[in-house]
Amino acid sequence: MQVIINPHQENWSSILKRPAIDNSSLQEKVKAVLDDVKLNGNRAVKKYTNDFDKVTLNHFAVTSDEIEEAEAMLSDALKSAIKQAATNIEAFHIKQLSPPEIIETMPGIQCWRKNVGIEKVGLYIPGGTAPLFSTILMLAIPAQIAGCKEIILCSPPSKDGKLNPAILYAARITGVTKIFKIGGVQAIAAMAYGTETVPQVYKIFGPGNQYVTCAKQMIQQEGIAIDMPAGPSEVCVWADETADTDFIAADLLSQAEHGADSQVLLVCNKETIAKSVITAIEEQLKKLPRQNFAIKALENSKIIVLENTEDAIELINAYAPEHLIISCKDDGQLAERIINTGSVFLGNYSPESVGDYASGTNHTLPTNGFAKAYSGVSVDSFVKKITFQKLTQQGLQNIASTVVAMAEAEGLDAHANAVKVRMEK
Ligand SMILES: NC(=O)c1ccc[n+]([C@@H]2O[C@H](COP(=O)([O-])OP(=O)(O)OC[C@H]3O[C@@H](n4cnc5c(N)ncnc54)[C@H](O)[C@@H]3O)[C@@H](O)[C@H]2O)c1
Ligand SMILES: N[C@H](CO)Cc1c[nH]c[nH+]1
Ligand SMILES: [Zn+2]
Repeated sequence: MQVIINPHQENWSSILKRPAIDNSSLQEKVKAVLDDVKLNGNRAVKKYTNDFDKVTLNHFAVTSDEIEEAEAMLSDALKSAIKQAATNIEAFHIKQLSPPEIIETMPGIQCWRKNVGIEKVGLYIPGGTAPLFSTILMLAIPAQIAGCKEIILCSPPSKDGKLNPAILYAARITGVTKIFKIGGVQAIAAMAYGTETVPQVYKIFGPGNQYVTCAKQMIQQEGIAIDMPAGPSEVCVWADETADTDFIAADLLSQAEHGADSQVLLVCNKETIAKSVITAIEEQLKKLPRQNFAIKALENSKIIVLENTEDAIELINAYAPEHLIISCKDDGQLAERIINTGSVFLGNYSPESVGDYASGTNHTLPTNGFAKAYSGVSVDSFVKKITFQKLTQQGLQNIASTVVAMAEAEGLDAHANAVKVRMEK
């Protein structure tokens, strides 16, 4: 990890760059797959599953026998861990739905807003290098709470043509209605356009690698909604001398192990912290089975020493990390100053892994600086908010002159007339 000490502000944007992706050839590649699936349905899905996942499948839908078989294969300990996580995630998300409240804006004018679950949603569960079954809890639980009727799920098959049993178990307990063994761009295309077996959905959720993220952004241009661009995982740890450098190293490695394209950042106020974290990373890396991914990700990662707290706040807000861990003395006060991030973890005992799995918050979060404008997934992401109004005759009378004046000033006489005709009768 490169250590940069008190960088000048004019260099921040180049220091904070995410790992570069060659978007031009990526978009071409992704478009070819999207177009093929749109035109040829299952036949194209089969071809790309063969090409990219190295398995030939004639049927993509998971059967109920496969789900039962998967459940029997899981240990009781893992099943109860998944259930505990699901309970916490449900408890946190259920409070996000507020019942409709009728507001009387003027006498006789009542307005209200109702949440309606998006009828058909598609969940993408990454599985290229790790079966991220925890992501099912993060997506299907809020979808259920929102009242979505059809919740379909796609995830890449392994070379033996199966999905990880924990994926099937998590999907079953969270009410997913159909599961398909399809990954990558072909999965996004199948859910966006529909195929002979995969139903078309109205909104697609879930993180994924650069191909998946690019496909989601491209189908969005065709009118299918997406949650957000959630790409390679990232974490920023902000630490002072009260932090434990072994904990910092472990937190940085926890996201670096996701993939070579992940990025982690340490912002600290002393060079000694940087040195000690590097030593701890070297020690911990040796024991990690996914050290190859982590080593690559660390090559794209930085340690920035900033002695001035105001500078640190400004830099973190400019970077807009997916996750921010604040291991500083005044964590609560400092957290108040953070305006651009997906999710914040305060103090020495809040590792990001707990949010990834089980504390209750959602782990599908905006990466790549999108936290400047996007929020993470929540129940809100799965609902449309429909507004309603009902006016009495007196209510219309009370607002008539306002609407007529505005409509006439816009030169829209028919608008004005829709009010006048009622007043004159
Ligand atoms: N931001 C978040 O909330 C969040 C949450 C979890 C995971 N993630 C990220 O999701 C990503 C998961 O990536 P992954 O690769 O393990 O799984 P993935 O399921 O996203 O991608 C695997 C698929 O990519 C496709 N693919 C592979 N090589 C290809 C190629 N050369 N051309 C076209 N398609 C190709 C294949 O079809 C394969 O099925 C990681 O980067 C991780 O950091 C992000
Ligand atoms: N850290 C990921 C989000 O960036 C989520 C995840 C799933 N499993 C482990 N981690
Ligand atoms: Zn993670």
